[in-house]
Amino acid sequence: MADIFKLVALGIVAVFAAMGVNFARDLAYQANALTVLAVALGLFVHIVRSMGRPKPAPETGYMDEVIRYGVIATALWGVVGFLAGTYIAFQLAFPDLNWGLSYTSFGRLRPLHTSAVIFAFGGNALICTSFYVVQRTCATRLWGGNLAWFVFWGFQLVIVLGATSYLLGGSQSREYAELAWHIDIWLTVVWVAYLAVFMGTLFNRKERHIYVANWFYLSFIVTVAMLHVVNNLAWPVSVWGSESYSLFSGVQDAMTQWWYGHNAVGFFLTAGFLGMMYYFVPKQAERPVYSYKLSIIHFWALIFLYIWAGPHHLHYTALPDWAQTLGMVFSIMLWMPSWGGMINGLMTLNGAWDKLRTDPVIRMLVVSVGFYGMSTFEGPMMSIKAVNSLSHYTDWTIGHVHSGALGWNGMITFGALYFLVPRLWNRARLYSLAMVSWHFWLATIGIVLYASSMWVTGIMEGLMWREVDSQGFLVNSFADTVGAKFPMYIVRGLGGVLYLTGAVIMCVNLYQTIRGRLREEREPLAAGAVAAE
Ligand code: HEM
Ligand code: HEM
Ligand SMILES: [Cu+2]
Repeated sequence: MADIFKLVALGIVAVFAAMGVNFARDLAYQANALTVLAVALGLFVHIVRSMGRPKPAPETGYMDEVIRYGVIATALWGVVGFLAGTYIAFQLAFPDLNWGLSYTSFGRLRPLHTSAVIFAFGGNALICTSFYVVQRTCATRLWGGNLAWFVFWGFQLVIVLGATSYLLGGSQSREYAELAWHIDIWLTVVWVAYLAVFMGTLFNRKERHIYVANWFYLSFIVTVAMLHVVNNLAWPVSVWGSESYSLFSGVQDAMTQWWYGHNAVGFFLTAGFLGMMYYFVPKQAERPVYSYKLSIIHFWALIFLYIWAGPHHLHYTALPDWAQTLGMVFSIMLWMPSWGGMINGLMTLNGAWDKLRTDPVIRMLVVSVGFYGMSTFEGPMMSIKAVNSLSHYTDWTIGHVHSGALGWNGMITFGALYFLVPRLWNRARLYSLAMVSWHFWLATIGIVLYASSMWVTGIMEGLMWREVDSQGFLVNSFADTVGAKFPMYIVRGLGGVLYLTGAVIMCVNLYQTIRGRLREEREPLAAGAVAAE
């Protein structure tokens, strides 16, 4: 019976998608409609063919297959996103790489990069690790049967629709929320399903206590739902086109955008990843969390303070002065709960510091937490209006972003993947720890090149823009600053190449691990062995 309903629903979707292909007002929408049509027809045929066949007995135990898919998706999207990042980094140094085509222009590849790394790489990492963690810490199977599969595939569809749309010129021009209105609606459906799976599993838990990692994951899922819906309130120009108009205007629109943008950092790139930290760092170090009390205090302080700090993105704009000051003050206060998290992560290694020498996976996790501490010191400092008057609009911001993104989000995800793959595929250990070491050093040097080159260009261009002669005239033209940055843009690009190379090495290592290969190494089992769970 359920199959009939599914077929009817898919049939309706297919008809609408076919109409979309026909009536589309823009190429991006047409490509999206075509994709949806193909997916709906594919699923339709799949269901028809499997009808009447005996259904396999429902599985019990942890639901791990969807997590295996998530791990693979994370690694692959990571490489795609880093490749796009490296490419646009070289575009900024060599504009010829735009090829004179709209499809390959910086303006379209940049949102492709940001969405690929934040949502495809980071999002898949968060979804698959949260599914892993919530089952283990609640001692129960994921709630909702195949709903977890719907979340996984639904999210991949969002990514594919978004990527094709950006390349073909569909964008609503809101940073980190470029998705056109129709993809936003689909993402909302997927996200509500994600919330249902997570909450359902929490309700079914066999443990009385809800482990702190789940609090962080839950706050991430709930807040992102709220941010996404409010920031994307918009009225489409036509149901058959990508274009829409925001319900907000002027400075309210800007504030809504940065309330979203800042809290996307706070809840997507921070709270969710702290959930990851609170599970994988203690597990890999085989030590309890340093202070459970601290974890609870900094959780509540963090989620309370983050929400107010958005105006630091709008210093010296038309936003009322009091709101800018409010954003600044809350940002400075944010330093404390952020470092609460860092201290808790680092101090969990108390008594296990020697592992830094022997276990490259722990090294990755520790460096990640270190970068988290660094970027959450830099951020509050950049929120101070006097500092921001220098840093804003410069590459300093870009450097800040990437020490958080490459250092904290990237490294902790790599650590989690190295932890998960041998366990999910029942392997004794990773294929090669030496390759993890290589990945670690390539990524770390890559980040250092990226961050330091951006500090140099950022502060340099900020100072050059300010420089006035004795008559009060500006000394430098904008083009002067662009020219002066050229050598550092090469350094940043090389940093990207190193970071990308490390990620490719990781993919090879994970692939060989999945195939069950073990590389002969001098001290193979010292650290990477999977402890009996
Ligand atoms: C190989 C690694 C990477 C390279 C080479 C790279 C390069 C770049 C470049 C060139 C830009 C545009 C900067 C500009 O407009 O001046 C950019 C923007 C951005 N990237 Fe990356 N990226 C990398 C990895 C990542 C990762 C892993 C993340 C997140 C998890 C990330 C998040 C962002 C964000 C949020 C922006 C927009 C920054 C802003 O508007 O202030 N990137 N990246
Ligand atoms: C206490 C924590 C933090 C504070 C107070 C903070 C503050 C700031 C400030 C003041 C800016 C510059 C705004 C501007 O001049 O336009 C900024 C930009 C940014 N930060 Fe942070 N930051 C923090 C942590 C982080 C972390 C951990 C990450 C990444 C994982 C991150 C990602 C970003 C991004 C993506 C932007 C660029 C936004 C854009 O213009 O596109 N921040 N942050
Ligand atoms: Cu912010």
